[in-house]
Amino acid sequence: MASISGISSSYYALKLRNRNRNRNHSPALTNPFRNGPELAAFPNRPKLASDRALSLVSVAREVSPVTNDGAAAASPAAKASKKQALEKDPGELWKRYVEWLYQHKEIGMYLDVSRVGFTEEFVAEMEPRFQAALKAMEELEKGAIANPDEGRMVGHYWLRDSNRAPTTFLKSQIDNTLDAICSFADDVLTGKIKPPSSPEGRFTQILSVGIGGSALGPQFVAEALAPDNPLLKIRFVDNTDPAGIDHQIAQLGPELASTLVIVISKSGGTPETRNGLLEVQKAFREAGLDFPKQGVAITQENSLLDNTARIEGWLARFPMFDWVGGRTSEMSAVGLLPAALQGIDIREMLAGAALMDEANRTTVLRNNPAALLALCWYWATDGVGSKDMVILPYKDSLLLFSRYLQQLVMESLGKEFDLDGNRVNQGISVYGNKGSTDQHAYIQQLREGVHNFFVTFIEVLRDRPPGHDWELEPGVTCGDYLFGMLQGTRAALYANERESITVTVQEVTPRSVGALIALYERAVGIYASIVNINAYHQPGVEAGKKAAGEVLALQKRVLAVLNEASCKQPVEPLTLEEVADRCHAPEDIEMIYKIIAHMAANDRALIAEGSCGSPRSFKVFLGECNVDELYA
Ligand SMILES: O=P(O)(O)OC[C@H]1O[C@H](O)[C@H](O)[C@@H](O)[C@@H]1O
Repeated sequence: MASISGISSSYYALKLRNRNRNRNHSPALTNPFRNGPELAAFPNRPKLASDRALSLVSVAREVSPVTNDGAAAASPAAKASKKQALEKDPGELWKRYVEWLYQHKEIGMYLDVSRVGFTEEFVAEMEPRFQAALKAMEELEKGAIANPDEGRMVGHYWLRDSNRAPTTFLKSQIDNTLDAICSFADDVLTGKIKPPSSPEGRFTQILSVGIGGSALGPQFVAEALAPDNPLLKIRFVDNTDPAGIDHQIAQLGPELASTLVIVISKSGGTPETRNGLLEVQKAFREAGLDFPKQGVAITQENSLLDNTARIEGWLARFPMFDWVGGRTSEMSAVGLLPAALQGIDIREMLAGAALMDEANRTTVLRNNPAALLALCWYWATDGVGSKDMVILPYKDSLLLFSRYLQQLVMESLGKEFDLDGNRVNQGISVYGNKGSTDQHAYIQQLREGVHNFFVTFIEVLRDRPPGHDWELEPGVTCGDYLFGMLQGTRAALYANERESITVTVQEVTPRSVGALIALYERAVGIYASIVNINAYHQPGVEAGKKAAGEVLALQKRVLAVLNEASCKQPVEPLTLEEVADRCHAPEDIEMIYKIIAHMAANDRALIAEGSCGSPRSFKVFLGECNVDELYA
């Protein structure tokens, strides 16, 4: 049973005080910003929710019949079910808060689901499905083929507790990789491994090349946990945008000579990552640097990237395992190596994740934080993604959490078919940046506009390291404002029947960040099980990749046609229709137009007549005739 024992008494004392003040409508609390400049500037601003504390409303829904078909349980019949408004007085709300509050003492984390309006009846009806999902999770952890389409095990939970790996071979792979990461990072940090031609005599920068799951975790963790002035500062190339890559390389400047380049790709064949690597290698060549002496690969054994790194003799290679998905790879070499190189305590990250995993193994729903999250998601979105998940960490260092969760949640849950082949078009959209910044951007719509979301506040109790705090006005610190903004927004949203979850951590530490990641990984797995979908594949991603390949193939044909016409004497500029006909692709004329417009914008095609703005009239040719290509 969730309890509040052990929670800092001052934290609760403060909350109680606030509640009582709200009850009395004390001006001191009906607007905590009364001394701030903003109130003076905007005397007519809407009152905070605390003004309405006596009439907080929660909407209770009738639960739809439980079926074996996950998505069917949230069918239109369920959505159309009668909604009943329950008046709640602050006392009742407090009771609900205390009754449902989850606490993990060792991690220093609390989960408050009291502002999500699920009823006891709903919980009781969902119970069998949760039990089935938790059982499925148990099987998954034992090594079941939990990703049936790809015939794969799903083993990211073993990464933080290798004793749970289903074979001793897998256990030793995990342990050996972790040891190798720690010792490599130590050697780099102590200068034992150094770049061949840097004046500093040690690595000073990391350039991480990777995309999707091979970038988002490392980016989130770097932003959350890297020290202010790490020995090695990390940058990312996470796209095939040439200007973006140039920008990173330009910022490195002469420090390219002391840059450790980590190329991360599970498959080892992702085009954007390959392009990033080729661009970085070109920069190394131009600077007269020996890339392999500064290159590290993290990829599956025998992938294209692995073979390239092996043949070229790169500085190091670390394995990615078949049974770890990209979006759940933060605790593999993908996340751990960059983190360790920045001086982040990766064993603490793993410990936090392991503690959270352990907590999530209980079959008592209200004591299982991941199940509680999944329950709230199901309630808030009717089990069909009818509402978006807005993630609002009130802490700058957690800015990238929503971006990280966007992939974890949307790539896992956004599926066309369920496990029985029914078309379900599942998913939950995720967005958010940070509070209170977002309060000055889109919270207006959340409070008053279209009601298509639920919020998750991420609260961090420790404002800044001890010894640095000061009162910027009597009795009030900068962090008190951040706290007030969070609490005010939570209350204001609830007063307008907008549901919210609050995840509270004591501090942003490797342990709490590891636990946060583990919490959401498990919640996604449980939720997927409940709505009967495969969380561990991503068939939809292939369509876009295939279409991109077709565009590039068409571009090659366009180039060949233009080249042939440009090699004629005199040069024969072609209309769009002529190019399309000669490519034998008249149906692709729009795409051919776009290809030519893109080439023209990059000086790779010349417009002889007209302009790209009037596609029907322009004529195009290539600036140069490539005879070799013509006769190739
Ligand atoms: O790590 P990689 O194999 O390069 O894959 C990078 C990304 O590629 C695809 O877009 C997948 O949908 C992602 O899940 C993956 O994280």
